Amino acid sequence: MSSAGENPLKASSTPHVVKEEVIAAGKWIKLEKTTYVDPSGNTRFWETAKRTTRQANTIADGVGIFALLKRTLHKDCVVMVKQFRPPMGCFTLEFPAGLIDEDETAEAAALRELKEETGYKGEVVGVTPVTCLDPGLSNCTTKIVMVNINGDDPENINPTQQLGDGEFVDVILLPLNEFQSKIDELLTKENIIVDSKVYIYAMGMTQAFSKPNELPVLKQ
Ligand SMILES: Nc1nc(=O)[nH]c2c1ncn2[C@H]1C[C@H](O)[C@@H](COP(=O)(O)OP(=O)(O)O)O1
Repeated sequence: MSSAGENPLKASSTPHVVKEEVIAAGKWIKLEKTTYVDPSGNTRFWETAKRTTRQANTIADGVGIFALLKRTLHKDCVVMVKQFRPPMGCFTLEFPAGLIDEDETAEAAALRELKEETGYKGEVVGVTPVTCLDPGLSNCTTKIVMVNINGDDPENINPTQQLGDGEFVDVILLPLNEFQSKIDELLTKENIIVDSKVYIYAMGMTQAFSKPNELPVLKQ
């Protein structure tokens, strides 16, 4: 971040973007120089990454899918995907995810991506508001769609992925009630990076499962 025309006497103002100039563009990503006014009224610049795929009336760039596989006589499992991510240079552990197609709802995109990446047919049970992914870097947004999978449905007994050219996705099922410890086990065994959304969810589940009735104690 750099400042242009800093003036300590300026009155505070509503921060806003003034100008966006493309510095470099590829097929999928572009880099922009964003000129904006900060809360002190000073004009500043920011380097911003954007997806080129965003549609004019888009809801969000993509969806992440929290998919819970429910089967008789089995623990409920979270459906996870492991794949080599070129920007990271390593494998990652993520919720299934993908970009929303033109004129597609987040819910429809979630069910389509879940089927493609994992082979499972799901049912939407909830959806988050639009959420940002890395706002210091990019304007990228996602909606997380909660999906239940009936694992007893014959369609879900032997799920078959529908992967496109260049897509290589391993499906990993992790029991919900041991979500964090199973992730930790995977991380110690393999050179793999976990998505922050996944890990914070896992920490939340640990709290919910292990300390539901703990009373808050005032620290001395
Ligand atoms: N930043 C990207 N660079 C690429 O070279 N290709 C990219 C980028 N982002 C998406 N894609 C390609 C890869 C797939 O062919 C399509 C669709 O990806 P999708 O499955 O919707 O999303 P991810 O799961 O996040 O890859 O776009």
